[in-house]
Amino acid sequence: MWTDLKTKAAAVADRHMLELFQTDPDRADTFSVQTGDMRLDYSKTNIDAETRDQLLALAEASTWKAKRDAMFAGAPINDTEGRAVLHTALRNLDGGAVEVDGNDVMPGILDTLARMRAYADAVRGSDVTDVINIGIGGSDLGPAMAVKALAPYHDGPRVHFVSNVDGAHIADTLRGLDARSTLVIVASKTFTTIETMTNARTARAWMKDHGGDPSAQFAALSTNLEKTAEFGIPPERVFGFEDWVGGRYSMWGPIGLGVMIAVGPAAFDAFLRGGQAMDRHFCAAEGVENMPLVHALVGMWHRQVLGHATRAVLPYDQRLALLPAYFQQLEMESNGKSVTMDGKPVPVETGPVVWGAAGTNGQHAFYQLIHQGTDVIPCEFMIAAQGHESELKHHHDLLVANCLAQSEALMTGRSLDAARASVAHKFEGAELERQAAHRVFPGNRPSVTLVYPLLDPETLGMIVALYEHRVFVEGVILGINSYDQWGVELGKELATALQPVVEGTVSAQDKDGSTRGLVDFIHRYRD
Ligand SMILES: O=P(O)(O)OC[C@H]1O[C@](O)(CO)[C@@H](O)[C@@H]1O
Repeated sequence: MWTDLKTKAAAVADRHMLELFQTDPDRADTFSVQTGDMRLDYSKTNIDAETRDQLLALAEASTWKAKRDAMFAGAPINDTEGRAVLHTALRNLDGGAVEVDGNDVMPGILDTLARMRAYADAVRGSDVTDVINIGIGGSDLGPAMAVKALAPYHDGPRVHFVSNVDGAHIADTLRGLDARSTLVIVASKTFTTIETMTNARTARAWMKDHGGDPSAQFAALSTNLEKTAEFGIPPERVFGFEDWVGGRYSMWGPIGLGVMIAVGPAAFDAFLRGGQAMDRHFCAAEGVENMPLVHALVGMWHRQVLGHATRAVLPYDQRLALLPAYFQQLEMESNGKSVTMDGKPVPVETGPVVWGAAGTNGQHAFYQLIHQGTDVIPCEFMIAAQGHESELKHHHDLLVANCLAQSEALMTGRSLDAARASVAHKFEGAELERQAAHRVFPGNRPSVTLVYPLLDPETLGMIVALYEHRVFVEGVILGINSYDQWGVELGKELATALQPVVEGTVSAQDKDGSTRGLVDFIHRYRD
């Protein structure tokens, strides 16, 4: 099937996507998919009806529907760790029972959610002015992204995020905070992550030294209740979850406590309902009507068939500035794999490099390469029909115009003739040719655009769940396990072994020449 798709790609390589609009006047509609008030337009790609059918057949052959149903039903689809994958249960607010090993997990989830709501309300009604979420990876990126995204709904205490083990991060965060009115949330699925535990201990010492009371002002979000107790956090301030929630999928549950404290339980519920709405759509919509499925297939056309190595996520929303980093972990930790479920090499490329930044800022930084560089970078634009700042409507109009202009420019480009015409009044002869060449835009560069009415909590929930399910479909088609992350382990082990070498208590002699040289250099410059 990959071969057929690659043959098709070669056959249409020289076709300009504008031709597709000429032959199909309804293309914008027939190559868009809608759920609720959200629309994903993928008409600005080189996918035609035949290609789309081929891609759908690829999905069908992967038995993605049966695998989707198995995931939602709590089967242990993360089979290198022997775990179910049930972040969807965290937002299954009024759905039915979900069983893992014959036990319904919903009562436990709803009970923890009720405890979170009561605790968040208590914190919001107290003298707490600042909350620090200490966590990293999935215990940081999601909540940090969501707190920023939902700023218009933020009516609780300030929420700060400390993730990096670099002492600068916690030092800069603590500076200026009042230890007596600060709550520290230690967010760690395992409660063993070295960065998080180091930062948590530093925060505890700071609180003690500055008149706070760590025994009352620390809460924990974790699956490891033994370790939270060892750290000294009493059970009433521990919000537990199960190992069938992957770190990068965890903000729907206790890891979202910082978000709930910021925006309140009602807005957090709306966020969960958005995720649940996308789940229901993903489970019910067929073929081209299914947004996560279509989004995955469009991405695979660009990555696995056309070979584009990266994908840019470009939200035209300042409040979604952290979304590219969040999607980076979601996509790259999930699908950055090289072997299939049975341990054999994957026959095609796996996950793309995901990167990006909020528009319009990116336009003034890296869009030059996107428009005129030698690599094609499929772009994923996102834009709300309206902003929250109704008094600044002219800003939003400009933002929308910029977003649409970029995808238009990528598609239409500018021919050599048009480039010549644009500078013909200034240059002539060879100089005209030289100047015109710099002003050519190849065009025919693909993008998709996600549009929605307003970035509210429900919409954010839909966006996140859309991308989660897209990653799932990609993983199923590739035949890989999207829910483990063995690739991060080696570095962790070596860092632990290197710590005493850096401290100078163990010699570097067993290390490779480069590492030895670097350690020597660093030692020369230490007190
Ligand atoms: O929540 P924890 O257990 O501290 O883990 C943090 C992050 O570390 C990772 O395991 C990667 O090292 C991520 O998957 C996870 O989100």
